Amino acid sequence: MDGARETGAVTAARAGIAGATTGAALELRGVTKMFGALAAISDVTMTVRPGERRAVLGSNGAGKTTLFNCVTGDFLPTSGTIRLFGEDVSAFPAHERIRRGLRRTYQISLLFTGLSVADNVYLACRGVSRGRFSLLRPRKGDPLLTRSLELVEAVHLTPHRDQLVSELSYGQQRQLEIALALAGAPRFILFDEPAAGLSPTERRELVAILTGLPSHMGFVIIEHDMDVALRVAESVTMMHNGRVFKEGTPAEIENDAEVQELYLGGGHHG
Ligand SMILES: Nc1ncnc2c1ncn2[C@@H]1O[C@H](COP(=O)(O)OP(=O)(O)OP(=O)(O)O)[C@@H](O)[C@H]1O
Repeated sequence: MDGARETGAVTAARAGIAGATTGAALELRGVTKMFGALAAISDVTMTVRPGERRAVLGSNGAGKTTLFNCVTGDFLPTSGTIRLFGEDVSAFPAHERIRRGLRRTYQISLLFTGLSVADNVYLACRGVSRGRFSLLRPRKGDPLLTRSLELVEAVHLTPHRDQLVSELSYGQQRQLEIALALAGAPRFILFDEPAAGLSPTERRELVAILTGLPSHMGFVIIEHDMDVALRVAESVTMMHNGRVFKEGTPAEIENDAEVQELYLGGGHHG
C-alpha cells in the first residue's frame, strides 16, 4: 500500500539524488528506523544542498520527528546512510554531529528563565566556544559578547535584550530559542515546529526571522502551519506513513491534487 503511494515524482527525485553524492549539506539514503515491528520511517532518501531551505510536511505520525532524531543522532537509524557535508555520520553520536555544524531547535523550551535575553545568548555562545569553562564575567570588547548581541538582533529581540526570559511572551521565547540554535555559527539547522503556539503576528515575525537568516545557512523545518512552511522554504518533502510521498517546490506541493486530498483535506487551497 505504501509502495503504491510512491509517485513518479518520488522516483524522479530518487534518480536525481542518486547522482548527488557530493556537495550536499545533508544526504539521507534509504534511512529506516524501526521501533519493534513499527517502521517509524522507511527507506527515506533525501538530499538538501548547502544553503537550501527545506520544509518537511506530513500529518501526525508521518515520521517527521523520527527523521529529525535520526539526523541529529538522538536515534541511530536501523538501516541506511546519513551524510553531513559529505561525511558519513550515520553512527556518530549527537555531539559529533553538533561539532560538524548541525543544530536543532526543540518543541520544548530549554531557556534559563531567570536570566536576561542577552545572558542566555551569551552563555550559548560561550558554551560552544573554547574556554567555555572559564567563569570570568564578559568584558567590553569580548568578541562573544559582540556576537551574542548580533544574534539577539537577528531574532528581533534587541529591544528586549535586558529583560528576563520569564518576562517575555511565548513567541519571544521561541525567537530566543532560534538565537541559541544560531550560536557557534552552525552550517545547518533543524527547526522543529517553530510556529507551534504562535499568534498570527508572532508567525509573521518568525517568517521574517527565518527568511532573514544568512543565505549560506541551510535548514530543514518541520511545520504544521503550511503558510509558514511554504513561505520560508524553497523545497518541500511531503511524508506519509514514514515514507517520502512527494518532493517539489512550495507551488508544486500546494497545487498537487494528491497532496490536497491527503493533507489539506480536499478542497482547501492556498
Ligand atoms: N520512541 C518511539 N517508540 C515507539 N514508537 C515511536 C517512537 N517515536 C515515534 N514512534 C512512532 O513512529 C511513528 C512516527 O512518529 P513521529 O513522531 O516521527 O511522527 P511525526 O510526523 O513527527 O508526528 P507529529 O506530527 O505528531 O509529531 C508514529 O507511529 C509514532 O507512534
